[in-house]
Amino acid sequence: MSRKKTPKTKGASAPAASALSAANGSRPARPGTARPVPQARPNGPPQPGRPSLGGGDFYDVAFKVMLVGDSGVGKTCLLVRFKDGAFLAGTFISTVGIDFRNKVLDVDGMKVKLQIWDTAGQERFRSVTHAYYRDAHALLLLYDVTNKASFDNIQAWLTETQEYAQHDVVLMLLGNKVDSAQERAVKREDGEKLAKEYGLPFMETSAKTGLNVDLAFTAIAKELKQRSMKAPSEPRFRLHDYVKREGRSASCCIP
Ligand SMILES: Nc1nc2c(ncn2[C@@H]2O[C@H](COP(=O)(O)OP(=O)(O)OP(=O)(O)O)[C@@H](O)[C@H]2O)c(=O)[nH]1
Ligand SMILES: [Mg+2]
Repeated sequence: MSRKKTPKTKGASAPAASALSAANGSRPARPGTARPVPQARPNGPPQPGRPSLGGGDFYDVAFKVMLVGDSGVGKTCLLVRFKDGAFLAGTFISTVGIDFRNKVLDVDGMKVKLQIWDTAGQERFRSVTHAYYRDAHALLLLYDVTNKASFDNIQAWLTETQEYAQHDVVLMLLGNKVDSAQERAVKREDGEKLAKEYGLPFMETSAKTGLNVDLAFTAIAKELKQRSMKAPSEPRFRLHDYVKREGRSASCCIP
């Protein structure tokens, strides 16, 4: 994943998407290089997949998901946790431009490929990332519960979303780093309040422990899959209810 060494600064970047490639699971040829926007395609219809044979990167349907939020909130770590089940501890290496990872999930018997775009939170890459919003089917808005500025900036990220993303994009608010209980600067209730104000599903996560990470992406995959089906045979999936029901609180999982 394209990363560049940058000294860690909290809340340093207040804020002011793509045809899915054929199911080859590849990543950008030159990591760290912002790719030109692939042939743009509206986010409406999901990309039909290669026949699902049950293995590798085959899928039935594919969607693009974007991670956005201030630099340092944990976007890259969240993605790495979801994709590889590992935590990137140690020196903070800030993402340069934009990068992506693919993951195929089994959602109620259907193979759903998420192409997850990890954006740079730093202001200087903003013009690069803007170009990707319009093809995103879903956006995960992240703040860091130990960094109040990153929470305050969520409103500005929402403004960006309204400006650059499709009107029907699926949104979710995530408060990351809940494992750092001692350093918490944003109360869970404040996250819930903001989410309610904007009608967003909300969870607190930890890329470090994995709390609610799979759940966040699975919930998005379920919602997108349901939306893509013309006449769903299953009962309507309710993203807010699912996240509320399945989300675990940080206190539940402290060893
Ligand atoms: N304790 C804790 N630290 C985390 C967590 N997630 C990320 N970090 C740390 O926070 C720092 C920033 O994480 P990144 O994932 O690189 O942040 P980012 O949002 O991708 O930052 P940019 O690429 O600059 O936009 C790193 O030092 C991580 O180890 C978490 O859940 N808990
Ligand atoms: Mg990053």
